[in-house]
Amino acid sequence: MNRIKRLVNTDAYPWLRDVMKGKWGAFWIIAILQIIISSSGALQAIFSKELIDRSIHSGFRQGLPFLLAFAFILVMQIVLNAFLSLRVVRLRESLNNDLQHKFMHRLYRSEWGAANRYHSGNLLTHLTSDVNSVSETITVTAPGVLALVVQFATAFGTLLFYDATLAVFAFVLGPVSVLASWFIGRRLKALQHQIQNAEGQYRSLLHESIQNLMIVKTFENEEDSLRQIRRSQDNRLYWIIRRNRFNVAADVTLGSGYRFGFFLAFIWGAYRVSNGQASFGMFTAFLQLVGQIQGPLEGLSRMLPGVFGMIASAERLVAFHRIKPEKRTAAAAPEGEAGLSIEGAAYSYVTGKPILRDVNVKIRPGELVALVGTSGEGKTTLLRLLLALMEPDAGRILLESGSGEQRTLSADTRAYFSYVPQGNTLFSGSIADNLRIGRPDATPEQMMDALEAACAKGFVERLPEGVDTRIGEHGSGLSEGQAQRIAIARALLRPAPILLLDEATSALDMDTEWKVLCNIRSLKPRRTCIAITHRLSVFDVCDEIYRLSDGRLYRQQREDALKHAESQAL
Ligand SMILES: Nc1ncnc2c1ncn2[C@@H]1O[C@H](COP(=O)(O)OP(=O)(O)OP(=O)(O)O)[C@@H](O)[C@H]1O
Repeated sequence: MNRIKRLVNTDAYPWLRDVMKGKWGAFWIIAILQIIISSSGALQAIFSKELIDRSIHSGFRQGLPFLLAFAFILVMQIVLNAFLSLRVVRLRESLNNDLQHKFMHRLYRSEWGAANRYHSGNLLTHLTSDVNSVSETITVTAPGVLALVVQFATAFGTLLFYDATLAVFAFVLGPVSVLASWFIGRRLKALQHQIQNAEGQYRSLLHESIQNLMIVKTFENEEDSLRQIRRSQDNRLYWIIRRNRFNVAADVTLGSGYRFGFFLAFIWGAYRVSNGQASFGMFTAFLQLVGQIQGPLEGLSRMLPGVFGMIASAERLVAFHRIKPEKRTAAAAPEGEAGLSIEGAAYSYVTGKPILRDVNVKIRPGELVALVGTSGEGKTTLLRLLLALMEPDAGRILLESGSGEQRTLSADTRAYFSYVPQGNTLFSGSIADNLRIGRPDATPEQMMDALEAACAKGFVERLPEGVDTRIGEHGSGLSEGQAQRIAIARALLRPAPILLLDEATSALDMDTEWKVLCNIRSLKPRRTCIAITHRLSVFDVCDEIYRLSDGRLYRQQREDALKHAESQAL
């Protein structure tokens, strides 16, 4: 009983109702078309009976109207089926788009830390397999179930009218099989969860292997990687085969029941014809009607497992949609310069293992600050707090406008920041497309100014199509240093008063790095800039140097910072 309750009380239903908002009209058109098509079978049986019986007893002419009616139904079925498939594809694809859009919207609006825990392969499985399973079931299976119920009722009613014993014969196996398939479906739902998990792991592995193709090749890791892929495939195959075996066993059991029922009905009908209790027309109508009673029952018991598979997929999507959303209010467009005040900020990714313990600092508007520290001390973590990708566990971080007004950091204050992360973060597309991520309405002049400030104008102009030159995934087609300068130009284009650079000049030669930093210093209006760096050359340009050590920030004199950096280098 509890198990059935668990099946019925799933969170998937309210979520599905929400998904279907505004789509019920399209759903009911499909359901009504399906219902008309499938219940027209009972009329076909009646017309064929009349056609045969009247032709035998009174000549073919007498049966002609029924022949025409029979033909009309056939034509109607063809036309409605064509219309149905147009409607089904339209609703299914629009549901797919909506679900995927909703998913991406949630991904973008969720707390970064929580969403980041999902592997990209798993997210892709949610976006493809799970979404497809839900939209396919809603557009094909659910109206199909309704149509089968109506088909069953009309066929059963008609058969009851003609021959009550036969109707009971045809019906008797039905409820047993539907009940059996309910339990089969429950088991299938568990298997479906396993398959989707295995699918997620497999996609993650493929995704990562393709992303790191160069590493696999240069470390001659191909054989190992292929073995890993094979293991993951085997795991997926194992669950698919288990589900399939279960499906086949269920099909055989249920199918034999139906065929046996049909066989009994056939014998009964033949017996009635032989002793004159039924006409030939009646016999053909019997066989059609029995098929139309058992067909829906068989169809229902085959469809129910699919419905349970869909519920498993919907539950996975619901779980994703439960990720905590970011708090947002109306974002205010940044005006003028801005500084920062960090007061006792602490953060740990894992409880009890603090990365930042007690960070205190005041950064004045327009200051250029170097942030140094041993690798893994938490410098990037501090930038993530500034970008409100994560909230501090303790303390507070305030944004201070030039006029002294303070705002606590949140997703809304992200508008005040521009960021150049570590690594190559360019998108495939043209250089201009990448620059416009910083400012969608950027004019060609603004783009050129930003490229110039990032010391990228020269090489971009030498490219065959200038800013319209297309680059591949992760900036392929550009050198690391060139990609870094495009990423800096993208950040400079963004009209934000605070610039965060996370080792953004690490691939540049000293001269170019120096020029880029001087250009940033002389920007009008002034930008506040925090530059994480391991490079000594940055120290000469910046106003302050802070060292992050043991979860705390310490102000350093340039000489001490240089001495420290040199001793580390030795
Ligand atoms: N998403 C995460 N989940 C759990 N731990 C993390 C996560 N990101 C970083 N860490 C841990 O937090 C610590 C600080 O990482 P962070 O990237 O902030 O260091 P960093 O000072 O910027 O290092 P580097 O100079 O090497 O870039 C590291 O020990 C790292 O293992």
